[in-house]
Amino acid sequence: MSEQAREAPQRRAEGPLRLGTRRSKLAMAQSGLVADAVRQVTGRPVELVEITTYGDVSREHLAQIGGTGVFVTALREALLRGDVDFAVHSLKDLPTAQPAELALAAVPVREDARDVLVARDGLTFAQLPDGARVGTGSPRRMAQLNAYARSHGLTIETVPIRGNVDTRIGYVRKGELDAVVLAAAGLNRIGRIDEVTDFLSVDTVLPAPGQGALAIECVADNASLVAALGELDDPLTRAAVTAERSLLAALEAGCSAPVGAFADLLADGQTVKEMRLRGVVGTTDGSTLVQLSTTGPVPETHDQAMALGRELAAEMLAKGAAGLMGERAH
Ligand SMILES: NCc1[nH]cc(CCC(=O)O)c1CC(=O)O
Repeated sequence: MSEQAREAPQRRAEGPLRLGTRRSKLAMAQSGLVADAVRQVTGRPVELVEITTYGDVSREHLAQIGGTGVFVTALREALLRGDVDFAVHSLKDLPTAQPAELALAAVPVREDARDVLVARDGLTFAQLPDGARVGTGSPRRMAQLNAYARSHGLTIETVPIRGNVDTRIGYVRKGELDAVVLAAAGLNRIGRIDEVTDFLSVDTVLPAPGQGALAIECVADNASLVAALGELDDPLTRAAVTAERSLLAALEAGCSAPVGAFADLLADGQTVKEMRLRGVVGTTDGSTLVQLSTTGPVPETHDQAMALGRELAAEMLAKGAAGLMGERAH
């Protein structure tokens, strides 16, 4: 049997590429954007295949489910079974350990990485009244928002919520909460960015590692598909999120740990000089934060980006970061 004949049934070299996606409005929007881009670069039709993940059906709070990757596992299983050809994840939902059988074929240009506030009556964060009820179940957001409030002599009450974006904004519209905190990227992608009442600067609230970026994944041994999807890769976004995720991994923290990280480029005039990586770990009440940054040459390899994250993690651990993370795996 020729090489080609053996590969044909598995690889579906002809016909549409099947993109596995969750059903949520955000996932469908993200997959739709990537599907369009993949059609453009490959010239092949792309069809969306809907897949339900554990994160979509569980009634538990994410932090209680414990462990990372609840949104990701079902999509990965579909990839490994060959039910779909590629999948799109929110990079911040992706566990830091990359399975050898799967390739992170592309990290496209990052969207707005910031967290945002959707508050009643158009309020900014600084305008919230003392004792305001702010919806977020993320220990990272709780730690930084509580610290920010403290530094302004205020207290806020963070209220754990989950559910899709409609549900979360609904708590504000129904008057149950004064505000909720969400990722700008998600609101942008589903066309609801105009509901934001305050964009939280990364100087105030560091986003989750990888926030605002997408990950396009396929099986590692399909070299031609890895290469085709790789056309959508943005090397600088990849370097930034690799450094951020390396920090998270080196702190031995998961996606539900109170860790924020953001890498950006420092330019001197028109010339990009360095990459800066900032990181924060804190107690959820915001009483203690370890917040540090490091800069280095713009990483040109995966290993260089990983090294930047490890370097910052070592400095943060030396300043007591480990003692502030309640949810370490070990
Ligand atoms: N936690 C779930 C999740 N995963 C990715 C996004 C937004 C999109 C992104 O960050 O890329 C969201 C919603 C949110 O945090 O508001």
